[in-house]
This record gives sequence, structure tokens and C-alpha cells, in this order.
Amino acid sequence: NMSGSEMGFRPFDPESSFFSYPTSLHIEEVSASIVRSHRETTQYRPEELQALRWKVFSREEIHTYQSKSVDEMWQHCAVRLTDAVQYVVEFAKRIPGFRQLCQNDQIALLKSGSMEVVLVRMSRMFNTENNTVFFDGKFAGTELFKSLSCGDLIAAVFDFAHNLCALRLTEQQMAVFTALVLLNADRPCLEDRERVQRVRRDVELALSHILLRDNQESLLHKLYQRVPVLKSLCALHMEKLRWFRQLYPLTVHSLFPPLYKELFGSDTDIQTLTTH
Ligand SMILES: CCS(=O)(=O)c1ccc(CNC(=O)N2CC3(CCCC3)c3nc(-c4c(OC)ncnc4C4CC4)ccc32)cc1
Repeated sequence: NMSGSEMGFRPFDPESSFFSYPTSLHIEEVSASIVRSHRETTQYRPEELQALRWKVFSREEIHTYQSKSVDEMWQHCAVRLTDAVQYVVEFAKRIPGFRQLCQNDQIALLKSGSMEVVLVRMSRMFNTENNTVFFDGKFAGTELFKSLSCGDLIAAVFDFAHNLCALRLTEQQMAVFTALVLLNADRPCLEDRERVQRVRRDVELALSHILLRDNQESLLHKLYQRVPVLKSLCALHMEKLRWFRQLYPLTVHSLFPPLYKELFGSDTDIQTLTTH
């Protein structure tokens, strides 16, 4: 039988960056570490969401949300979104290799990728039977968000969540896919693209490895097809955010969570995102 090196599995030597194939053991370690980080940084476990499945908002509760003013509802949503983004930041920091990227690249990846990961994670909190998403402790339909006056955005978000939820990703598949969404070497203003690409490659191998093991290789294509939709959702969201900021500059400036400036402002304050 052939020896290890003849079989093409050179020992993974982190120094030699030229021909270093990660061994399948290394890829297993990368997957396991990402899945563990995912489990530690998702606010609700699948079984908890399953138990809450039929906890939907009453007509009165929906009415209360719908009677909020535009800026009240945006503020309310902003708090929920910031909470979700904070968990994504924690997840990113635990992806093998992410912390080794320079701080500016970590921030650039989070600035452009954290909302996309929030949207992907929303699909695990979606109930395709009654088209509701888990929000504020119960499952809500699109009508609950009426006072945001962003019907097209909310409809598109629900549509995306529904389609992704229908793929029935396992937690492991979801974990590695969200790590891939973050480790995008094409993001704007990256200082060391090759470095991001190298970290990404191990995660790409991890996803293919997991899908192969689950006998679901066809999912890879379907997942990659969803990435441009994610991008367009975030672009639509940024459009709405600009519109909202024009109407309610004070709200955005004073009441939106501090994370706002880092993720959407120009001056990137490194503190909140990368400390604690
Ligand atoms: C990132 C921190 S920040 O820079 O300070 C910041 C930046 C932007 C905003 C304003 N956008 C906003 O609040 N949005 C947008 C969207 C709907 C379109 C895309 C995601 C969304 N979604 C939710 C949300 C959910 O948030 C966790 N969870 C379940 N469902 C939903 C709603 C059905 C969409 C809750 C708020 C929310 C607020 C704060």
C-alpha cells in the first residue's frame, strides 16, 4: 500500500504556505470547532425553538406592535437586531483563523457579513407551516412589522428565510455555512485578501466534507445560489436604513445601539466589536 506522502496527504505544516494540504484530521478539527462555536453563540437551541413553535402573538399583541410609530418600531427592532449581531460577532471570533486576521480585516468582514449571518440564522427560527419567524419571544407573521413601513423588505426577508428553512440544514451544515458567509475574501476594504482566502479554504473543505458525509452534496450548489440573494437583501436593508435615517436622524443618532456606528458608520470604533 502507498505511504502517506505518495497518497497526497502531506503532513499539514502551517509554515509551508505553498503546498500545504490540510489533512482530513485538520478539516475535522475545523468543522468541530465551528460547530461548537455556533452552538455556543446561537441564542436558542433547535429543540427550544421547536418547543416554542406554536407560541404565536395574539391579535392584541400584534395590534400593539402595529400601533407603534415608525421610529418606535425601528428602535424596537434595532435592539433585537443588535442583540443578534452581537452573537454573530462572538461566533466570528471563535472561527479557527479569524482572530489571526488583522483587526481591520476582522472588522471589515463583520461590517459586511454580520447582517447576512443574522439573516441565515433567521431561517432556523422560521416556521414554514404558518410563515412566522421567532421575534421577541414568540413567532410573528409579516403583519406584525407593518409599522416599519418596509413591507417589501420584510416580505423579501421572510421569503429568504422560508426558502432556506425548506432546505432543512442540520446545525452542523448551518454552522459551517455561516462561517463561509463571513469568510468572504471579496469583501470591500480588506488589507490581506490572500490570508482571508486561506482561512476560508479550510472552511470550504469542511462544508464539502460535511455534505459528503451527510450524502447531501446537492446542497452545496443550492447554498451557493442563496449567497447573491443575501447580498441583495442587505442592499435593500441599507436603502431602507438611509431612508429611515433621513426621516428620523435623531433616533438613529441617539437611540440606535452603539454597534450602529461601527457596522454602518464611517468611523470604525474597534472597541465594542473586538474586545470582551
Ligand atoms: C446591526 C446593529 S445596528 O447597526 O445598530 C442596526 C442597523 C440597522 C437597524 C435597522 N434594521 C433592523 O432593525 N432590522 C433589519 C432587519 C429586517 C431586514 C433585515 C434585518 C431586521 N430583522 C429583525 C428580525 C430579527 O432580529 C433578530 N429576528 C426575527 N425577525 C426579524 C424581522 C423579521 C425581520 C429585527 C431588526 C431588523 C438597526 C440596528
